[in-house]
Amino acid sequence: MLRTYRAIGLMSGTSMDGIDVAAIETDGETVSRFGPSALHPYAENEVALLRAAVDAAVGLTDRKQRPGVIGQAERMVTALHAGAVRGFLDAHGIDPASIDVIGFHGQTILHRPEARLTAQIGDGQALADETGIPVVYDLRAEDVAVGGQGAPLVPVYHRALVNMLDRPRPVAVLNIGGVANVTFIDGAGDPWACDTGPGNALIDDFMRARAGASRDENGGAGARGKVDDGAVARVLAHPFFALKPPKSLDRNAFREWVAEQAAVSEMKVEDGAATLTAITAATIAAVVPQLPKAPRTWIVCGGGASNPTLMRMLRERLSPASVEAADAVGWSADAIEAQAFAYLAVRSMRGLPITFPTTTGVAAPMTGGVLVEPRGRKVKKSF
Ligand SMILES: Nc1ncnc2c1ncn2[C@@H]1O[C@H](COP(=O)(O)OP(=O)(O)OP(=O)(O)O)[C@@H](O)[C@H]1O
Ligand SMILES: CC(=O)N[C@H]1[C@@H]2OC[C@@H](O2)[C@@H](O)[C@@H]1O[C@H](C)C(=O)O
Repeated sequence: MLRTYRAIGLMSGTSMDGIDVAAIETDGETVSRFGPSALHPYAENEVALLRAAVDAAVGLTDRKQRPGVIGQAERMVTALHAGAVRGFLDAHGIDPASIDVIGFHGQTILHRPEARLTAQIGDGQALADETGIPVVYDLRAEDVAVGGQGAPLVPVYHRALVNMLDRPRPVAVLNIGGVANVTFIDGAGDPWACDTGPGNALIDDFMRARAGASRDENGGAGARGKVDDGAVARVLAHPFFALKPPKSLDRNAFREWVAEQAAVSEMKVEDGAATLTAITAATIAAVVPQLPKAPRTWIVCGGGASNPTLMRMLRERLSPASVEAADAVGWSADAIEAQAFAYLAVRSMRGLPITFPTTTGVAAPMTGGVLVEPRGRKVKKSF
């Protein structure tokens, strides 16, 4: 039997709401125990620095460059992650020596796989030194370097979760973060996956600009507004939605297209929120014809599962399939991505594949990630 590892995963997603932290026990195949999880929220000034780094990264041609504000943001990201780990261990009375590895995603500041460029800021070595725990980081780089999409990475973890669940297949696991992505699981083969389009990013940006709020709390504004169906149809005409998987997106990929096609800035706040929520639901539903079969079960995770207006619109568009929030099937919607990076770190240590031809478009299943030990010593992957 394979050894079980205690791993912590850290994810700072595209919506920049904070650092998700979660602990699991796994051998890299099955999950034997789900530990605690937490969100370490970013303060407004921290979000501002992250946004500045994303803006500054537009012109980067080398993923290792850290000019100006990007370097500043990276130091902050590393320090905040180290603080988040310490706080998490303290809060749950976990001895750092009992943790085998940390899976560290970092913050994506640039993702242009077509140019073989993806950049996640966060210094894995410094995090290992700060916490005294081995760290696996830079999990997207190898995939992108050989021509893969570098995202999504979570599907192999979704497969592990679905294998523990009794639901009619095919099952689609939908993650609605800043961007939305789906994993399709039918038989025992490799998972299928792709990004579907915008997640919460359009709604969040609109609420920030128009209502001074970071999101449409519980879908309240969207529930009161009227959907502009013409705007939804115009947005769906973008060629991305007709592309076959694998395909992945930058968080801001649709910002201008939606602004032009949907003209939400001219709408009342409620109507704009309703229309953007409908656009998000419609672009997710548009992936169904691109999948090998229509899923019978959808399980929704990520922050979007907490928006009841979005969930209602998804149910309408995905019917007759069942649409359940991840929490309703016993998973922790908010913790799945962080758990996934814990799982991916263990797979990386064991040299198991983390991406597949059907998830990122690589030629053959491949592993990824860089393992570093505390005190600056790079170690061989010999687990
Ligand atoms: N109660 C709520 N009401 C409305 N929206 C919510 C609620 N809770 C979370 N969200 C949405 O979920 C978002 C956060 O989602 P999540 O943490 O899954 O994103 P992420 O992990 O940062 O992104 P990604 O998966 O793209 O990297 C928030 O920005 C918000 O839009
Ligand atoms: C490049 C990057 O950071 N992509 C994120 C983003 O946020 C959601 C979607 O776009 C997904 O492709 C990915 O994250 C998840 C965790 C993944 O790789 O599975």
